Amino acid sequence: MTKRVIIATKNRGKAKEFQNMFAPYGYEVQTLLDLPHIEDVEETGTTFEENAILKAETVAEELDALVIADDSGLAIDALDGRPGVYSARYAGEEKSDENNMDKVLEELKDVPNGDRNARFHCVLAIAGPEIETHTVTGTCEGQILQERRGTNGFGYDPIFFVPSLEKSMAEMTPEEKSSISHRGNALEKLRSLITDLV
Ligand SMILES: O=c1[nH]c(=O)c2ncn([C@@H]3O[C@H](COP(=O)(O)OP(=O)(O)OP(=O)(O)O)[C@@H](O)[C@H]3O)c2[nH]1
Ligand SMILES: [Mg+2]
Repeated sequence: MTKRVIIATKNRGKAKEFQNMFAPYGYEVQTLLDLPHIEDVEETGTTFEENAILKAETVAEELDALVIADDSGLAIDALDGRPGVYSARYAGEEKSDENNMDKVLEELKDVPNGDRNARFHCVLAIAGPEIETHTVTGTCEGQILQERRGTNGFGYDPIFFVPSLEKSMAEMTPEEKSSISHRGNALEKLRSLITDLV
């Protein structure tokens, strides 16, 4: 029997990354894109942690199953930590990656290269009928580029430069991105926390 893990996300970019990260362990990933009857959970929290717990617990209760949720976003120092928890909707409710990047580039247009530090945050929450809810966090440091580079990934990846690999996140292969990303990082911690999960 194939082992299965449920991730409470409707984000195609995240879904693909989780599929790639779980595949080597023989896990099939199911997301809310495969379960259209589950309604979008309203993200009313003010922190990544609150929203991750909200998504994981709501969906775990509805499905009566073990569920992982991801709440993540980009914090830019020169913008006092914005877009932060509002990263998905930074330029409006339609959640457009292109418009979000345009907005950030416009806001940073007069900020010199040395002052464009930023980091991605990811909180993963795991909830289920037989466990206490747990969270783990991961971060990834980088700089906001002056313009887009690369076409892989999703979200702000084309404008997020990672010095250790000398690439934007959108220039990385999925394996490269997972090896340094906030999400890859957090998932490693979740693996050691829930040793029997994978
Ligand atoms: O360039 C990026 N590379 C990444 O690796 C990444 N991870 C998160 N983000 C941004 O942060 C929002 C999350 O918001 P979020 O956690 O609420 O997710 P979401 O609303 O897109 O989907 P869901 O999981 O809630 O269904 C996303 O939409 C993106 O804009 C990323 N951008
Ligand atoms: Mg969301």
